[in-house]
Amino acid sequence: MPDPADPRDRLIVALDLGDVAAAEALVERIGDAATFYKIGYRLAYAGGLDLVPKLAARGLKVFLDLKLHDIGNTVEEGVRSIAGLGATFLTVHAYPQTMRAAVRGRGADGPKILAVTVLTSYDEADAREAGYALGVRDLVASRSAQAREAGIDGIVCSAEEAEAVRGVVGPDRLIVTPGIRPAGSDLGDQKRVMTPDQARAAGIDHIVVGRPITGAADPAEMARRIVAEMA
Ligand SMILES: O=C(O)c1cc(=O)[nH]c(=O)n1[C@@H]1O[C@H](COP(=O)(O)O)[C@@H](O)[C@H]1O
Repeated sequence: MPDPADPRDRLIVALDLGDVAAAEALVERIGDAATFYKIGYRLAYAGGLDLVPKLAARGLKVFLDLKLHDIGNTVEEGVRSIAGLGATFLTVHAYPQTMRAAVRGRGADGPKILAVTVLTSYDEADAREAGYALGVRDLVASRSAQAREAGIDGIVCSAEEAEAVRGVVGPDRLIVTPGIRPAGSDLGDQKRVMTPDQARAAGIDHIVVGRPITGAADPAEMARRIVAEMA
């Protein structure tokens, strides 16, 4: 479980790399500068699921970002299959059926389930293009309320919405925010973005940072800088 007393646990480093050996090498390089890693599509589909118990056995925390979304039975059984891997967090998309199924599949010892509300690469035009009648902020708020009703453990949103989401989900659910860029970093495809200190001030529990760390000349130094910025 994350340790609220360890400021490093606020940073989740996204291991968005194409092979397990490269990911393991990056974890070594980062050393004690980070304690929490995310394994998403790119690494998971390249054999990275095996890395979950390996990192967990070393006392590192793992966010397994599979963003599940399917019929309820498939989600529930899928979460049950994942539950024994030792991940701390697992993502699903914030659709009511999906969230209720994930909570059923999680059981007592499974990972905390995080619901991805509106991807941080979406702005208003992207949400309209995808067919949503609500604007991004309203959609995030409505999905956060549905997540609370479904018994979800935490919300993934942009730090721009963190304060509003806190008002909806209360103090006990987690708020985890990707779309984080230290000042001066390239935005890439992220559109709803904040700096680490802005996110912290907005009341987030954890930030997710990928390319600014994985692409840094010194990833450990960048991770330390980001953690210090949130102190
Ligand atoms: O669920 C996520 O982690 C996620 C949700 C979201 O809305 N936006 C988002 O960027 N992410 C993930 O967070 C990471 C962000 O990576 P960078 O943009 O490289 O910092 C990627 O692994 C994304 O898959």
